[in-house]
Amino acid sequence: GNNWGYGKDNGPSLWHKQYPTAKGNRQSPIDIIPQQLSQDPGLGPVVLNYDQCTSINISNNGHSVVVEFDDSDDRSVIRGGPLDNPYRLKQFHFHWGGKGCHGSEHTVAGNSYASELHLVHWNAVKYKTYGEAAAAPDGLAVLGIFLETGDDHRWLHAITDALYMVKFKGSITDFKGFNPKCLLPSSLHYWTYLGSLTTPPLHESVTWIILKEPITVSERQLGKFRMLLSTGEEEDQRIRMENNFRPPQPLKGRKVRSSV
Ligand SMILES: NS(=O)(=O)c1ccc(S(=O)(=O)NCc2cccs2)s1
Ligand SMILES: [Zn+2]
Repeated sequence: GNNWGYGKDNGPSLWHKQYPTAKGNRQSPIDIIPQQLSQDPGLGPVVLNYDQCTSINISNNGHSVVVEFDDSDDRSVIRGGPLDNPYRLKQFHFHWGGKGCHGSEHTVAGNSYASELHLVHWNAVKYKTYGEAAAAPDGLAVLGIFLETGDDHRWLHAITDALYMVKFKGSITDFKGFNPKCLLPSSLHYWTYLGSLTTPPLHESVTWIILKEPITVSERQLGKFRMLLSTGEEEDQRIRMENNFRPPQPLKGRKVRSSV
């Protein structure tokens, strides 16, 4: 069923009833404790080949705002780092808080950021479809980027200016010519660990690559995300889309590695 959400009666603490994987051994997000990490010289740099990427649309799925890409060939991939294959960019989306409070999913030494951007990639070398990859232990690679508040982000405007077009759950509109390279911080130093999707179906199929350096966006820009609704145009009740983040999950003995 798809009635899960982030509210009191359908939120993360209840997801396990319908998605038992919620209590699995490689759940995400996690709290990253940098001083407990070993730097792994065997970990090379991650390489992002996004120059030929083709964005298609932007949509509101009731849980986040999603920009989808053409993933019919290897035109935009992430490779290197902990990955044995190139993984194709499929979509990116965000998680954020309520006014003034934090909304990232991963935390760093117990501290959360205002928001977190996820770029979702899948292993098209080993799997025929995204859905098949999303259920396989080495099927997905998600690049996580923290957002902190400060000055305006010059390129995020392209996204925040389109949000009014996808205010309601189920709305979708064209969104062509957007290259997410403009949302990357200057350093690609990262932490990596084996985890899961942070929303139902919570498949334990994600190699997480979390960039250490956050990007800066303004409170005004973040405020536009909070204008989005998790309810459809036809519904009487209007529920704002905010605090759409899952809290950190037990590490259960997993190793988190750090790029040098
Ligand atoms: N926050 S996150 O990056 O861990 C994601 C959560 C859900 C994502 S998805 O919509 O891309 N796939 C979800 C699937 C649907 C059907 C089979 S898998 S990505
Ligand atoms: Zn996400």
